[in-house]
Amino acid sequence: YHMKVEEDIVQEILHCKDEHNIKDFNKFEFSPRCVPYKHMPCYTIKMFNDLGLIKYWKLKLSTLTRFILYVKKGYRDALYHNWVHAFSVAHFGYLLIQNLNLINENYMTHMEALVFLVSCLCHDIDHRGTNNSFQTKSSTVLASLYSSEGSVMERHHFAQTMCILNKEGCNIFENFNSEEYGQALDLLKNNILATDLACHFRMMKKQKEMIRDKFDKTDSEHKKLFIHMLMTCCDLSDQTKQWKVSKKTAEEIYDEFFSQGDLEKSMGSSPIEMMDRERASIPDLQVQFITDIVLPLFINLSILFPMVQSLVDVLKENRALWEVSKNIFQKYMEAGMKGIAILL
Ligand SMILES: Cc1nc2ccc(C(=O)NCC(C)C)cc2n2c(-c3cc(OC(C)(C)C)ccc3Cl)nnc12
Ligand SMILES: [Mg+2]
Ligand SMILES: [Zn+2]
Repeated sequence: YHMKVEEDIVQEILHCKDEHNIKDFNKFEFSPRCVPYKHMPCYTIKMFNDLGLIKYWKLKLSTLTRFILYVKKGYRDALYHNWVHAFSVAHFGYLLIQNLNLINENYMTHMEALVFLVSCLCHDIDHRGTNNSFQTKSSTVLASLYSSEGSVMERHHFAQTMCILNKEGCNIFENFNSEEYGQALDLLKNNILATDLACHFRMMKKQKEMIRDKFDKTDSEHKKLFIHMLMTCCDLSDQTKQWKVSKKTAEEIYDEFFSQGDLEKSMGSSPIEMMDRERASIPDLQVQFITDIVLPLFINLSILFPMVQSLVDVLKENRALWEVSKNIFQKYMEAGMKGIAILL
C-alpha cells in the first residue's frame, strides 16, 4: 500500500519557492525554524532540487516525497529531538553544500551529497528524548539490541531509516546499481553513527590534526573525517543563528534533559547535574558546551572555508550573551531568589 502522495503536496513542491515568499532561504543567517511547520516537507524537496540532486540522480518526485513524509512521521513529538530539529539539521547541510560549493569543488561527490542530506534528515529518527546512557542504565529494548556495539540511539536511527527505504515506493536509491547502493548505505550508516557524542569525541583530535596538517580531499580517510565533521556542524547549527533562536533551542534541549532527569528520579536513580532541574545552571553549561565542543568544530571548519568565520563570530557573541545571563543568574542566586532566577 503506497502512502498516496496528495497531488496538492506535489504541486505545492514545484512552486514552494515563491508561494510563501520566504527569502534568504539559502543564507547562513536564515533560521529554518521560521519555516511554517506544514511547509517543511516541500522545503525539504526544494533543498534536494536546488542542489541538483533530483536531476542528477533522476529521483522520482513521488518517491522522494513519500520518503520525506515517512521520515517526518518517524519522528516523535519529543521536546527537542523532533521533526523540526531534523529539518533544521538538513537545512544547514543544504547551506554547507550550496554556500561552500562542496560538490563543484570536489569536497563531495553527488553520491556523498545526496546521502549526506538524507543522513541529516534521518539522523535522529524515532528519538525518545532520552540519551544513550539512559538506554543502558534503564536497560531499554534499544539497549538490549545495540548496547554491545555502543551508539545505541544512533544504531536505532539507522535501522529505522533502512525500514523506510525498504517500504514500497519509498526507496529513493532505487535507480542505483548494486555497487552504488552498497556505497550509499555504508555512507548513510557511518554518517548517522558519527552523530554520537562519544564518537565525535574520538574523532575531534584526528579532525584537528587533519585540518592543521593540510587537508587532502582525495584521501578517503580525510574525506570520512571531513563529512563526519560536517554532520556534527549540522547537528549543532542552531548555535550559529541569532541569539533568540540559539537561546530558544538551547532551552528546548534542557527541557528535554530535565524531563529525562525527572524520569530518572522517578525510577529511583539520581540524574547528572546537566539533567537535574534543581541543580543545573543553563548559562554555565552553555558557555562550557560552546567553548569545549561547538567553537573548536566551527573554528576548524573556518580554517578550510574562510566564509565560516562569520559563524564563528556569531558563536562567540552567543557565548558572551550566555556569560551575561550567567552573571545575572549568579546575582539572583546569591540574593537567595533562586525561584525568581529560574522564572527569568
Ligand atoms: C546547545 C546544546 N547544548 C548541549 C549541551 C550538552 C550536551 C550533552 O549531551 N552533553 C553531554 C556531555 C558529556 C558533553 C549536548 C548539547 N547539545 C546538542 C547535542 C549534541 C550531540 O552530539 C553531537 C552533535 C555529536 C555534539 C548529541 C546530543 C545533543 Cl542534545 N546539540 N545542541 C546542544
Ligand atoms: Mg542524535
Ligand atoms: Zn540531532
